[in-house]
Amino acid sequence: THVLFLKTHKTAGSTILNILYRFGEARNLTFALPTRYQFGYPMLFHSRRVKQFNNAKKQQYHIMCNHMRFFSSRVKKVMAPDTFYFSILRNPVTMAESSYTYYKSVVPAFKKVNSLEEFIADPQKYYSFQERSNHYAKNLLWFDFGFDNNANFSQHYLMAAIRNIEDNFNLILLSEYFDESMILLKDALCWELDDVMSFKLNFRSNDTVEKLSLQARKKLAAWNYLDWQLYVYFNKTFWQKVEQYGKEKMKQDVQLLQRKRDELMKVCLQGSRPVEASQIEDQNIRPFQFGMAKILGYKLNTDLSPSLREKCLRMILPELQYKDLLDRKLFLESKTSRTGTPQNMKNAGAANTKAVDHHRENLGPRQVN
Ligand SMILES: Nc1ncnc2c1ncn2[C@@H]1O[C@H](COP(=O)(O)OS(=O)(=O)O)[C@@H](OP(=O)(O)O)[C@H]1O
Repeated sequence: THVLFLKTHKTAGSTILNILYRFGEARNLTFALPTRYQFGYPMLFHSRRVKQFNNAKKQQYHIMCNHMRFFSSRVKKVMAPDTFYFSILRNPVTMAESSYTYYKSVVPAFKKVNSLEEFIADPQKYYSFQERSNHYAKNLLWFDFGFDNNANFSQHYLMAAIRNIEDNFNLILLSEYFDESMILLKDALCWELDDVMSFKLNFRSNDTVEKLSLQARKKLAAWNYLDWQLYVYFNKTFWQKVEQYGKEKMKQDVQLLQRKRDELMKVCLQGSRPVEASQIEDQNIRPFQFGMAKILGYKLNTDLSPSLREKCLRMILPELQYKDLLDRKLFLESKTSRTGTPQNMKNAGAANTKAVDHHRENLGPRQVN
């Protein structure tokens, strides 16, 4: 198993990350992890951002899956030639709304307005391509794949980018069809259904979702035109893959996945449903809160057997805390036993560190790759 997941932003990537973390951890696979929480994003990927990367370890990692701005030739230096590359796209309109809510306080273009409607009514008034972090406001998918998110559209340019993605990636999934995506992933990797089982992570309560007018939605699609074209293209290839898999088989597999998920939610979760972060006292499982988004989380049932508790805990462990756990397993095990630092003390720092990390990675001085 060699897997590279390009974790694009606001596309259900945290849920997929959790799947990959659990798969790798259960099998003692090796992860190429970032030194902090992202591979130097928004700068282009570089191997020096991989924690303790050295030539001896080169191309032996099983999984790389944290946020990065993709750079094919540099990623290939880290991952083996037989690596399976995949990523996920989302409708750029709903993605823009999610990005606005989440990144409003750190994106210059968003800071200048009171709502996404106001921004999209006259984006040129608020958007400058020269201001750092503005990529969250325009063609974010395009940016994450390593392309110029401010480029002018031409059919030739679009097709060149698509060809580049198809050359590098084995599979492109869609957030809107998450369960179908997981079946395609399982099939491509020859995994079991349980391997792609997940609970939805990093999602907002409805009251922080901005309802957009039809006109705003149309303008957002036009403003994010490069992303829109990408999404349209890979929507087609996605459904071709579903056809090849078999529509009826897909339907049955999705139903089975959903039934199994419902059952596991009943077993693992208090009330079998998500709760607001403020209700989660244990900061080891409280999701990181950022911007105006109210990110929901889960509380575990209290009467779980130790082994079931471990299993359920992994399913709901937010991105940052799980990264810290893997860090400890892969890098700090010997140090930890020497210093005897209590586990919860180290976990307690995770959310704060990410807040700083987020600001630093998004707002720090622009570096040249
Ligand atoms: N399983 C599943 N199916 C469909 N959609 C899902 C799923 N899991 C997460 N989500 C939605 O993905 C959004 C968060 O994406 P990310 O985790 O990639 O965000 S981040 O960039 O890592 O912050 C976030 O979107 P918004 O709620 O619109 O903000 C989640 O609701």
